[in-house]
Amino acid sequence: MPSTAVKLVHVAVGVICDADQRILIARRADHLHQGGLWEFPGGKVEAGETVQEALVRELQEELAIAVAPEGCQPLTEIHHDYGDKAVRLDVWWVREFSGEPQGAEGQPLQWVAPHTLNDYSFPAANRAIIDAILSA
Ligand SMILES: Nc1nc2c([nH]c(=O)n2[C@H]2C[C@H](O)[C@@H](COP(=O)(O)OP(=O)(O)OP(=O)(O)O)O2)c(=O)[nH]1
Ligand SMILES: [Mg+2]
Repeated sequence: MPSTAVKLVHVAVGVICDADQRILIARRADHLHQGGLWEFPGGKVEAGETVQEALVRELQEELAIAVAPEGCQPLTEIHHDYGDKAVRLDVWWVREFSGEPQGAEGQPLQWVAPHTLNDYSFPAANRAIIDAILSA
């Protein structure tokens, strides 16, 4: 059956901020959608999960840190159509967590000052996330 509908993916995204106000970014593996670019850690919301539950689970899986759902605050929501895939990015501040983030899936991590975020290559949807961070 012909269809022009693209898959819509709901993603929980964490802007993780440390005590020095630096932000954690991770490099997406080359084989993934938007691979090779930097991202804010996170992943798809699964059926039956709240966005906060997905965020806590993804940050545990990807970074091996423990985040309490109540330690996260909403930052912004971005809708973006990549053509092959449309995403709804539910973006949250994460300022309280325990453990030191590690690239649990082998992904490079970097702590960066907010004003240097524009020096890194991100997926197109992240333009609006970075704007929201810089105007917060
Ligand atoms: N995590 C994350 N995803 C982003 C960002 N910007 C952006 O366009 N995306 C897109 C890329 C992907 O199409 C989608 C996230 O999917 P994902 O591959 O990270 O999902 P996931 O962690 O659940 O991975 P998997 O279970 O499919 O392996 O959102 C971002 O800053 N962080
Ligand atoms: Mg992910």
